[in-house]
Formats: sequence, structure tokens, C-alpha cells
Amino acid sequence: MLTDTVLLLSDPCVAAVPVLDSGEPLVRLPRYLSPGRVPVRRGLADRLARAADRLPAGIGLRVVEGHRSAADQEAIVASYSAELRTLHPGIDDASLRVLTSRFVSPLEVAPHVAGAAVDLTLVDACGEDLDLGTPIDATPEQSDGRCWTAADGIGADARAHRDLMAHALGGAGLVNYPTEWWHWSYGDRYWALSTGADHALYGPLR
Ligand SMILES: C[C@@H](N)C(=O)N[C@H](C)C(=O)O
Repeated sequence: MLTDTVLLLSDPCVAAVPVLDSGEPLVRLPRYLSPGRVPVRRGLADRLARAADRLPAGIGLRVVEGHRSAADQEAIVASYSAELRTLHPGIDDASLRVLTSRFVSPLEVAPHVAGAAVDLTLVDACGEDLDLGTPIDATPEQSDGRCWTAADGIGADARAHRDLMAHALGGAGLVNYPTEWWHWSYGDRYWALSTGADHALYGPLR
């Protein structure tokens, strides 16, 4: 099963990463990065600007979500867990937590709640979405696993666009959640574990 090969946010080693919060404020992204001007931590905003500079002319980023409230995170967890319970009658709580975390993070380590994550895609010069293989937020069930960043079964254009995102965002210091091509973060516990940093820069915001 693919969940055996990737580090999931439900893994206890993510929660074990210490947080020394830098205290950086949330800032609203500029319109050229996010038409809805979503809020993220300042260090993440700086890196998204650098990532946009790494893209070829005529291709841009479109960030659709940044900081998320704890209540919104809990609501997504509750709704997706309920869906999985219906699909897997009799599943135990520990397995449900793991399966759920392929699509939505447990609250206590949630990168969006720390203002440290974005959901985003690529757009052309007219602001039209490029082909990334699935819509943003397609669950593993809805996308038949094609939401996994490294998934097979997507077209050559979608693969090239996912690779381009990795070049731009990875090169600017962000890390991807491997079960969601659209989710990238900087400074959260998952980022710290993935990069070898000894602590996270951003913890949950109220
Ligand atoms: C629900 C989805 N858009 C999402 O944000 N997933 C990540 C893993 C999260 O909950 O942090």
C-alpha cells in the first residue's frame, strides 16, 4: 500500500518535532500569487515569491488556500473520516486516523493551522489553470490515487507541470505532502522532519 512508503502527518514522529515559533505574523499574499489574497506566515510568503520567479515566463502560481482555522480543520477531518467509515465498515480508530491523514492533517500538527502551508496550482498567462492531472482537493478515492504527487496514470502534460511545481517550490525551500500534489509547506513540523531542521518555525495559530 502506498501509505507504507510515504511519511504521513499522522505519524507520531511528526508530532514529536519541537516547535520554536518565530512569532512571524500572517500576511496577505499579493494578487499575482493569490487572487483571493489568502493569509500565510511572512516567511512562506517570501518563499512563494521566490518560487514564482523560478517559473518560465507565462506560467504563474495560483494559491487557493493558506492559513485555516482550527475549527475548519476539524470540520474537514470529521467529514472525511465519516466518508471513510462508510467505505470501510468496522475500521478501528487508529487505522482510520492513518487513512484520513492521506487527505487531511490531524489538528495538532496541521500545517495550514500554523499558517505554514498552501494549496496551489499553476496557471497560464491568462490566469487559466494548467493541467495537473486532478482537481485540487480530489481525495484519494475521487482521483483513484492520482492525487499522489508521484502517481502513474496522469498525462504527460500533468506530469511535466507537477515536475515544474517541484522545481519552483522545492527550489524555494518548500516541501510537498506526497499524497497531494497541491499541498506545499514551509516552517511546519512536517517541513522540519523532511528537511532535517531540528525544530519547526511555526506552530498552530489561534
Ligand atoms: C484538505 C486538504 N486540502 C489539506 O489541506 N490537506 C492537508 C494535508 C492538511 O490538512 O494540512
